[in-house]
Amino acid sequence: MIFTSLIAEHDQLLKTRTGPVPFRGHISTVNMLRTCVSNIGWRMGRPHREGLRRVTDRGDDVHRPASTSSTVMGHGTKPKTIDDLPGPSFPTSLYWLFVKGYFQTTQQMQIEHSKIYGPLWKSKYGPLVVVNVATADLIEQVLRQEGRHPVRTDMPHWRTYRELRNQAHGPLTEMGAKWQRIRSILNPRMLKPKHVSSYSNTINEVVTDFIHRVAWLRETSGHGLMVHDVTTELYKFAFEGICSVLFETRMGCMNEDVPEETEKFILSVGEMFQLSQIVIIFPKSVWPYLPFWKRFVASWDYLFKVAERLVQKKIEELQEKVDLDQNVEGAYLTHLLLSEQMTVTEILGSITELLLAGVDTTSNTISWSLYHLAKEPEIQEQLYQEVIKVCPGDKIPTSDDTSHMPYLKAVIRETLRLYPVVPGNARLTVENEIVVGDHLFPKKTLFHLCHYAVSYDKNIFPEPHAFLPQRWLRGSEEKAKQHPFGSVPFGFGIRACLGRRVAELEMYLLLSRLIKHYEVRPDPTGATVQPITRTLLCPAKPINLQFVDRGAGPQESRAAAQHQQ
Ligand code: HEM
Repeated sequence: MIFTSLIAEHDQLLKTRTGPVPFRGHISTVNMLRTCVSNIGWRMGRPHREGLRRVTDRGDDVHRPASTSSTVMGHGTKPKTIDDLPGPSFPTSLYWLFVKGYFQTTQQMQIEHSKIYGPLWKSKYGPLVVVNVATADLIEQVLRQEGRHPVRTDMPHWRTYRELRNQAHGPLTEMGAKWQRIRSILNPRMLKPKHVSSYSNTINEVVTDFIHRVAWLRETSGHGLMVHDVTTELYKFAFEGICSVLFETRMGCMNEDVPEETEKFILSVGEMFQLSQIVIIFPKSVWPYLPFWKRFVASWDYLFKVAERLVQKKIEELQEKVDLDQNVEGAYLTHLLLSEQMTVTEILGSITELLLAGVDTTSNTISWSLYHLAKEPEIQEQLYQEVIKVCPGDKIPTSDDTSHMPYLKAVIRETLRLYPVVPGNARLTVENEIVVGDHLFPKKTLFHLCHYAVSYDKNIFPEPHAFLPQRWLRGSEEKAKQHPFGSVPFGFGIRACLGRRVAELEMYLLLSRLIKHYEVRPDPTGATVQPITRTLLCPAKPINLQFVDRGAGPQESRAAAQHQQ
């Protein structure tokens, strides 16, 4: 019986993980300061061979982009190499990070450095050399040459944790053919439109509860109007949302008293991301002696512990149904368990990574959307008009409805341009030497793709600092001229975001209903909030907003309540 063997495997797993945890660190030459690289925790790309011509004059495979404008190498021209690139030395990098204070605003450092060094430069972090790429053309060239198994950095701190605890890698941390196998199993029910739209009702239930929570927060602690620190509230929404999709389980995050486990899970995600960019500064050999290494490990422990409890619960539920001869159907995790393509350990590795990827990403994005909509009432009104036109009266938007809301999508698109959750992505060339611009780079070159800098390139996005959703509308003059690699917030190709479709569905349903229900107004103190980078881009301080009921509110509340029953 499948579940009996799964439970046996799970028990065995628990046994192997008890007792003292050995540290198997060893001195690594490349674990010096990698602060910029810590922003590269998330990578993108796809193997794309069109437009590339293969040359074998050096005996190796070399991919040369054939038609992009930045490529100036002609026949017989000796390519420049990494040695010819300008860029800050190791001490200069340290100076920028810790004296000039860019450690938490590395996204802004991309812009400053590209002004000084041009679109392609190298940064040194001890023995590690990173090639920074800061135009849409050059980013396209890197991504189109990434090979069959695109690789991010080796992420030694995340991988070391898994070795320590004997845990499996998930899609975020796995590499090579093993990564490809995991993605082929996880992809269909995360990315295929028919599966994703089937999560619509479940997510809408969470949205309904969030709308009620906003009302409750306003009444209890906001003098009837204000919700303080909207982002923290949205973390709860996002955790509840992803849990409902993966486990078909409600976690109680929208209750007046949020369960301790949920609060702790969300804090652990934040702490893990924050400590990631500190741990990576130090050589691996000293990690066990760092006070925050213990906290880093403890954060991961907690993430895995919660995921394990939820997986275990689902296994028991399914076993019970099988014992009672009942039909065992269900959504994401049920499908993974039933399909028997992965072991429980592998499922746990993937589920933990999906959970952690699902919390800070959508929530930060919605926070910034609301922040701008509050500041720009005309844009908010245009969105409101679109939502009530597609869903008049009590009608609750569904996945199908959002496909008739281009302005809603443009608002999210523009938010992700101004605040890309992953401000700097990366690629490590593993399969071939590649040509980028007029430079030839050897295998194992680490490219840092400066998406944040490119998102603010005024040649691609006129008035780059303005929040202008209309630039994303089909038919607009600007849209027609946009570079396809100007803003790629979910990445590109086979290593692109696994949760993209679910994230978009969550954001569309939540934002459309919040705006239908409430008029959002800014913090009357006039506070402005800037982004910082803690591996992911997030607000530097709490975003406080006022939520004013619109006329249609009570009906929608009733419809929402009925919908929930
Ligand atoms: C606004 C929301 C989100 C944004 C902007 C975003 C962005 C990204 C980006 C840029 C990457 C890197 C892609 C690459 O390396 O090529 C990524 C990877 C990933 N994302 Fe998301 N993400 C979001 C939400 C989510 C959600 C909700 C989930 C989980 C359901 C998720 C799961 C993942 C996973 C598992 C990966 C690793 C994929 C791989 O390496 O194969 N993401 N995301």
